[in-house]
Amino acid sequence: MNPVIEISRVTKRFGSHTALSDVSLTVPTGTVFALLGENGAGKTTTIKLLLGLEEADCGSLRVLGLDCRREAEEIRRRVGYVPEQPALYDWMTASEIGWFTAGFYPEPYEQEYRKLLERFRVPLGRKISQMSKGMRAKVSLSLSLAHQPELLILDEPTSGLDTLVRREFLESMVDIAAAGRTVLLSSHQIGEVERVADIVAIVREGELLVVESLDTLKCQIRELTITMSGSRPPELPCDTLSRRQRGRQWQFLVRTLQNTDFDDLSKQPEVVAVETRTPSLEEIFVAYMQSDKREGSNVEEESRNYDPAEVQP
Ligand SMILES: Nc1ncnc2c1ncn2[C@@H]1O[C@H](COP(=O)(O)OP(=O)(O)OP(=O)(O)O)[C@@H](O)[C@H]1O
Repeated sequence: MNPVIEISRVTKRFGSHTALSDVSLTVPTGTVFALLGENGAGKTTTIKLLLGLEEADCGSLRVLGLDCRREAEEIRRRVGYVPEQPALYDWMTASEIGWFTAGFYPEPYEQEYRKLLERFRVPLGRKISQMSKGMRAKVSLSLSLAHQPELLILDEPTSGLDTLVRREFLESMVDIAAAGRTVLLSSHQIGEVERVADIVAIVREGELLVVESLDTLKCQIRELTITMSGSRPPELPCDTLSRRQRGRQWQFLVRTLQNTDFDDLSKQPEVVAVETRTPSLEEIFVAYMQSDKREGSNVEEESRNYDPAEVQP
């Protein structure tokens, strides 16, 4: 099956600032794909390029097989999009805004929209101006889902929402993917993403550092805590993402640790104990954010401040 999104070698500059640099990725059908990055990483720019709201300086982007530059209108018709700050007509009621938007889509848009509002328990007669932030977000999600898009794009969908609304949002994303549709989600709420994402891409300052299925990422990357008898650091037989020292104890995030590596490590003369565990996505994210180079690099200098205790959910 063709990927829903194909981004190939895309660079986007705003004046002298490079917002995206040589980014390539594909999003398979039926997945929840999370784009993770800190403020200004290039997440919204990626989304705008996909929707044809901005143009890339070089490279190509395709959504549902359509070219994002030449066929943007068709893309916007077929995709559901919830922007970071949804613009809704404040003076309309939930019902009126559905009726108005239904004019742009084939039937049964309005019927589907009302079903979604009912599911999210949004009163049809309530004016947008009189709604809470969470209720507005639910209206916005319902508006973008009512034409049953093959792809739903959400830019920071849960920022500013309370826990229960966030949970409801995330659950609906999982439902969408389970129904064979695709969700692209931009976020810096890493803990939430971990609960729903199938694939994660980590972007830093316009560069794609890693794109991997969450399961693979969590299988490949391990946290090692090594206690030494002396002051020398242990010799690691695998790629190091980050390292940190507390007295004679060393903590590493490592990639591709084999059982034999683990045994070899335990046999090193000054190694007293080796413990291993699966890090959280947040810990992996922090390690990548503090890393110096691209995927697989050994980044000892940059990652000294990394403290897993600080990022435990
Ligand atoms: N229209 C624009 N003109 C100039 N610079 C821009 C423009 N849009 C984005 N940028 C810059 O490009 C970079 C990427 O911005 P972008 O909005 O894509 O980041 P983001 O990852 O979505 O951040 P956030 O999480 O804060 O929304 C930032 O440095 C931003 O200032």
